[in-house]
Amino acid sequence: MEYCLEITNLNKQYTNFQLRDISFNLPKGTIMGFIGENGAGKTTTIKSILNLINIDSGNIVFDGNDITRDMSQQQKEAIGVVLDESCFHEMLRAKDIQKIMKNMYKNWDTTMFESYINKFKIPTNKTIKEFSKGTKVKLNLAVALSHKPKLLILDEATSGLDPVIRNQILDVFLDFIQDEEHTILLSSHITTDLEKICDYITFIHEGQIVFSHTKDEVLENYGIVRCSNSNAITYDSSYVVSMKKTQFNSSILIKNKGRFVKQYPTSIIEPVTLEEIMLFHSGGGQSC
Ligand SMILES: Nc1ncnc2c1ncn2[C@@H]1O[C@H](COP(=O)(O)OP(=O)(O)OP(=O)(O)O)[C@@H](O)[C@H]1O
Repeated sequence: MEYCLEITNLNKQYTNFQLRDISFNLPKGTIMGFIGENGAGKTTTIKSILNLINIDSGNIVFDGNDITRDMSQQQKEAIGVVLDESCFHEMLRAKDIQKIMKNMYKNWDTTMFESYINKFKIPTNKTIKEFSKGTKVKLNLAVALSHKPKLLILDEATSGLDPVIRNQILDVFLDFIQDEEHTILLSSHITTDLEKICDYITFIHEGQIVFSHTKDEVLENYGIVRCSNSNAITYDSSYVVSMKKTQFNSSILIKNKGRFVKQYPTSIIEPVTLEEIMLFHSGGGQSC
């Protein structure tokens, strides 16, 4: 398999937080959802990839080349970035941005930018200050796509947008990866969006990777067992990720669902969503 991004043993220490041995690989031509609760370390990981912060140790390879701590201009241009805040001066208009970007990026595609401006209905005569949040995100996305990156990285870019705009943007992501040279890393709290479009899911919790697998593997591997509290304690603890108890009943997030079913054939296992996996891991249940 060819990888767009390979991250190995990335470490970064802040006073009250540590990214610990972050490792995951992002296959070319796919979309990876990067999930985790607030403060889990998603932005710190993304900033490390983009060389926006100094890491303590680890290795980052983009498109076969080591970019740990240093990136060429060509490599920077091959990564499109959309953050949750606008990075442009509020008094600029879309047409001003077009002029600036044309000089900044070798591969800037004027026609592509104009087609996104039309598609996203971005006003050309208004300043960014007058844009809604959704329009600002769409402008950032139009810019990121118009310098023709190989990798698009989005950090919580679609949070706070309504479902109509989010769906429109998800369609653009799906179009983008039609070309198998294009890849997306997408951090988002909106796990239902990720379930719709992602091929891979990487889950970070308290600065460590819990898993990085295909979405189908994740949804196949986990399940929720609902049972009485007395039954709950009979299950082999190696399956139990986390448990929520009421006075009489328990809900248990279990892993290795295939083996669990063989060992406990009469148990009823409900399918799980990415949101439930996150909630159970992130304190929504009692960890086991
Ligand atoms: N420059 C910094 N100095 C010290 N601590 C920092 C710094 N930047 C981030 N942190 C801490 O690192 C932790 C992880 O933050 P990060 O922004 O990576 O999380 P996140 O998963 O992106 O969260 P969110 O979903 O809220 O954006 C947090 O506890 C944050 O306070």
